[in-house]
Amino acid sequence: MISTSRPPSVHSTTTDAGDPLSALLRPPPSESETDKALRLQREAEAKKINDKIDEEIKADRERYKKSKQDVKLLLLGQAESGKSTLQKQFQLMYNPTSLEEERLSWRVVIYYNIVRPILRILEVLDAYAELEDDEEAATSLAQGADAAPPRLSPSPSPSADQGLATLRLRLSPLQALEGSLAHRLNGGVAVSGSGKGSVFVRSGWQARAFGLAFGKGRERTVSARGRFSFTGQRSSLENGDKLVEDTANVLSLCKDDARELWGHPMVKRLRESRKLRLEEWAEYFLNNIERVSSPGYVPTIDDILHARIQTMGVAEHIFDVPLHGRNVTWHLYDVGGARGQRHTWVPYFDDATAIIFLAPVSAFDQYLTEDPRTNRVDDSLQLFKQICSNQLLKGAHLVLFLNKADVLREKLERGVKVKRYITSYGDRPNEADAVVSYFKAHFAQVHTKNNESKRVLYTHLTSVVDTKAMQSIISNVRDSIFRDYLKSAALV
Ligand SMILES: Nc1nc2c(ncn2[C@@H]2O[C@H](COP(=O)(O)OP(=O)(O)OP(=O)(O)O)[C@@H](O)[C@H]2O)c(=O)[nH]1
Ligand SMILES: [Mg+2]
Repeated sequence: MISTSRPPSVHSTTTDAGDPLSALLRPPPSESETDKALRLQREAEAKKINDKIDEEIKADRERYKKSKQDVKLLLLGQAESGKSTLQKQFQLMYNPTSLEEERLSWRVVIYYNIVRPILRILEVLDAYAELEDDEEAATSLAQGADAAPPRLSPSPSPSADQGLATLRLRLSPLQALEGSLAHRLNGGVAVSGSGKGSVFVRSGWQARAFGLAFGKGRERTVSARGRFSFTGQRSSLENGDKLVEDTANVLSLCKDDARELWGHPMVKRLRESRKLRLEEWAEYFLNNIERVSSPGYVPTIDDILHARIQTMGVAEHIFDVPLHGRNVTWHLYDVGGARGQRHTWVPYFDDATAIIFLAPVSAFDQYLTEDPRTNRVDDSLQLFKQICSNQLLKGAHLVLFLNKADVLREKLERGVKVKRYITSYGDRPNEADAVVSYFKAHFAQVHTKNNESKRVLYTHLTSVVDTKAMQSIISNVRDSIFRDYLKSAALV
């Protein structure tokens, strides 16, 4: 609590002859009737302002008192771990109409998510066309720095080469759109270390990007320093946005070529040999290219859950969660997980009720975009250690999501070997259950070694894009957070 002092009210009727302030405020003895009327009017206005300030202070105090009873939930984890996707699942559960209203506005992200991998495939194909000239460059472009280069035979035949050249030509209009879509999404802000082709947004991007007016809403973009820089309601977009409509038109014209490229034997071979690696969202949208590129496309909820856009700073989402017949306000903080974003988390630590830490277990064969020498699972473990041992967070309820279980299963089925990337994995079976147990044991060990306050760690194996499974996991997490919440309320 802070104590404040304000000047005494000008309406004061105290007449202490010895008080210099009272003497100053007293009307002059020669005051005319007109002057008196003016003075009284001024005093009445000043009183009105004064009363309003008093009311605001009272309301602020009430809000502060009430917000101390709110649940504050932080979603933490490295970039691409699934925090924003989990936030969408919370939104679906506790404020479903708002996600429904946003459907059209996600087109720009999804179009970017589809245009970018098509161009990436073309880049990799280009590099292989020059394979004989410069094999090394092609290998590093296709794989990033992390995988050993299995040999690939060149194009199957001259006619296949010819076919690819035609596809490349037909798909070239997408090139001009990529930059415009990225510019639209990140509002012209370039973030260093965001990786090739990444775009960052802060929440409320739909409205900022399209210059829409805002109504009242329950979402705030929170800047790195200040807590609220913006309050707005995510709104559905007008249909008339030119860039989005242009992209829709170009995509619908290129649809068959894009589908042909995606199914091309050369592309299949590059994927099988892992010389071409695409992220899970790119594969999802390319597998749905027919639907997504059709005229009049409106994203489904599943599409929105698969859409990828990096979070910048911290976004606060507010919703009510019922508890024994009353509503408790939850503040969910969705943070940017890239290394350059992590310093923005700290101001939210001191009053956090709970943390959900997301660690993507599928990422054993991936490296950080911000630091290509660091394995992603290793980064998750290091980050988890920092979170477990942070003094400001020691009272927070702790939940761990071992996420992207579906992607892990699919990778292992394709024959990707864990021990090739995590040498300590040794000769354990290359199967999902064994891999999950291995990673789970490592996270549990980090927790045990950094658990001064003896708090419990609640662990779930998740695929946060799976809405049905997430509904029951979120209910379970909500109940365990509320159990701790009620216990601590009883102690106050
Ligand atoms: N298949 C699958 N995709 C997932 C899963 N979790 C997240 N994704 C996808 O992975 C991508 C990244 O997820 P985000 O939720 O944007 O990641 P984030 O943690 O918010 O990342 P930053 O904002 O950069 O910190 C999105 O395209 C998601 O749809 C999962 O369990 N399974
Ligand atoms: Mg995010």
